[in-house]
Amino acid sequence: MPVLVITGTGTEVGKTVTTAAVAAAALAAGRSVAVLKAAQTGVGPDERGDADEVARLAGPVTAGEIARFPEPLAPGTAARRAGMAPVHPPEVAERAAKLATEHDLVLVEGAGGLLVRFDAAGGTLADVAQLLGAPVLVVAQAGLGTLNTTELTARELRRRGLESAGVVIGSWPAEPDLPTRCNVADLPEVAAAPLLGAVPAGAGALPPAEFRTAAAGWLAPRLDGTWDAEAFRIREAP
Ligand SMILES: Nc1ncnc2c1ncn2[C@@H]1O[C@H](COP(=O)(O)OP(=O)(O)OP(=O)(O)O)[C@@H](O)[C@H]1O
Ligand SMILES: C[C@H](N)[C@H](N)CCCCCC(=O)O
Ligand SMILES: [Mg+2]
Repeated sequence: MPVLVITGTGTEVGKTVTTAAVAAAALAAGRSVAVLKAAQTGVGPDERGDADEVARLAGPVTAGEIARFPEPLAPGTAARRAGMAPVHPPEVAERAAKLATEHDLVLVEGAGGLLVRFDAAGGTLADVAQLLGAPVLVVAQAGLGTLNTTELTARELRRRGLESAGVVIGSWPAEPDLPTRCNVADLPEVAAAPLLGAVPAGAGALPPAEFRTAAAGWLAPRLDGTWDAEAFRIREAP
């Protein structure tokens, strides 16, 4: 099933911008793409959510979200406080599986990190990935502190028997400091998964046409500079 679940080492790490980069690279490679934000918090009914932001940056994708809650909190907390029905992992998985019958690639973005709760029962994005049997891409921060959160995330994926697709640095600074430079070697070690790319800081503010042209180059470039689509599992499962 061509579903890639996109999580992060936390919130505000660049998951949405990375999702947009993967979507843009897939579109440029001629694939049809759907983007599903499992639960959107912190935006009002008329505001742009993460899936809309991906469409703005990447181009013509099918953009959807299961539910949105006004307060900028974990989805389970935001749903409870709003008196609204929470999102449960099976409905995210069902929606993603349906989109997968109609698209070459489905990108499912969580909210915050892997274990952020969607509902009172403690359902998370990890449960969604398990229900789908889908690989999980981890978006990591660039600098000091990322080794711990990346390893914790990778260990939890392994503990659950989930496949890690790899790690992408969500916001690579123009002038990387010493820990940031060292992390390029250390992140794949602690994640026990490949480093698949780094999205430059400020990429989300690029004009969309520039973003789309550059995106593939930020992700798992091959030696010839083309995008390594295989690394992102842009293919049918056997
Ligand atoms: N590479 C980047 N270029 C430009 N802006 C970025 C980049 N990475 C992150 N940002 C900015 O940092 C903020 C958080 O990024 P983003 O929305 O991608 O976080 P997230 O990990 O998707 O968080 P959430 O848990 O809310 O979904 C946004 O305001 C975004 O514009
Ligand atoms: C509002 C924010 N931007 C995200 N959508 C939700 C992040 C929840 C993080 C919860 C936590 O890990 O403490
Ligand atoms: Mg996001």
